[in-house]
Amino acid sequence: MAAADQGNIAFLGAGSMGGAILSGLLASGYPAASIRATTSSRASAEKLAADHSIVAVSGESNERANLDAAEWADVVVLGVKPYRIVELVGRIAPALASSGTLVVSVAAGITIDAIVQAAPGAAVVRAMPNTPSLIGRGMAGVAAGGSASDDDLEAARAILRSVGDVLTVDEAQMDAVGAICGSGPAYYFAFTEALIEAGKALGLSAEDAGTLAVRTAAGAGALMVESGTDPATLRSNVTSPGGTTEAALKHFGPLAGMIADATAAAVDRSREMSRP
Ligand SMILES: NC(=O)C1=CN([C@@H]2O[C@H](COP(=O)(O)OP(=O)(O)OC[C@H]3O[C@@H](n4cnc5c(N)ncnc54)[C@H](OP(=O)(O)O)[C@@H]3O)[C@@H](O)[C@H]2O)C=CC1
Ligand SMILES: O=C(O)[C@@H]1CCC=N1
Repeated sequence: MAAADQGNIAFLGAGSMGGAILSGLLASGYPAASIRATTSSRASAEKLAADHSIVAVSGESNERANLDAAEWADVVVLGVKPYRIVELVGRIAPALASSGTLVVSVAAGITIDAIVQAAPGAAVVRAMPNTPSLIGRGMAGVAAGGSASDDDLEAARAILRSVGDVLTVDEAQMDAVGAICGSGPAYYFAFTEALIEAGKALGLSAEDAGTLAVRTAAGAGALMVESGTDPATLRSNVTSPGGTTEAALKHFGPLAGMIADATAAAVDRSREMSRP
């Protein structure tokens, strides 16, 4: 579903995450003429322009690239690495001051306060999306800063809704949202990698193990979403008493603790990154 018209949207940084939202928005029908991107390198900008028929400019070829894009935009999506956010926002601050431009940051661990300090008065929505946004199956948490209006929050939600689902949370919960949904796809990919390796060790070809593991992940994910049945019940439906699944799941004893430790580490890292 294309986002209702949010005007001109500039992606400052369009790599794995910014690029996924940008591609997903275009695929949803958002007009290419209303989307621009900036990158660090000329090669990345040229590839974005060629792939998507959008204006994409690199800092390498034009040192005003970010400022020009921010001046053009109604919504600026900050898609650079967290450690670059404050400097970038400081540079585009003149384009944000009292212009009504909405800033949507997807950076892990960077607080709304840190962004507002770099651009006083800016309307900021902090978001934590994930890369399945690329195919319209994203999941994002969003939180609005004090200077963002209800309309600003709704505009950010509409952009992210066109590439997946959106949950509004308090900013204090954003580190946890990142640990579950921002990083989450990597956990499922890592699990699938391990399942493929296990399949190979059991004598399947790499190709067959890959097909079986990936399609099973896709089917299980879709079943969780589309059946409306909770994951515990779905697991139980697969697990015949005394059967093969039960024999396998007995070895998953430490999984819950492992996932709790892993997500706690992600939250700790996110909090560390929020310290100046
Ligand atoms: N990857 C993910 O799954 C998720 C990432 N995030 C957040 O998204 C943000 C980006 O991460 P990710 O997409 O993984 O990183 P990438 O390295 O893939 O992308 C970073 C992008 O920023 C560009 N860039 C670097 N410096 C500048 C600059 N000064 N001006 C304009 N563009 C610049 C890069 O250009 P070039 O290609 O030329 O280097 C690239 O397009 C991070 O803040 C991260 O926390 C949030 C949720 C999930
Ligand atoms: O690993 C990271 O820092 C980013 C944020 C969430 C997912 N990837």
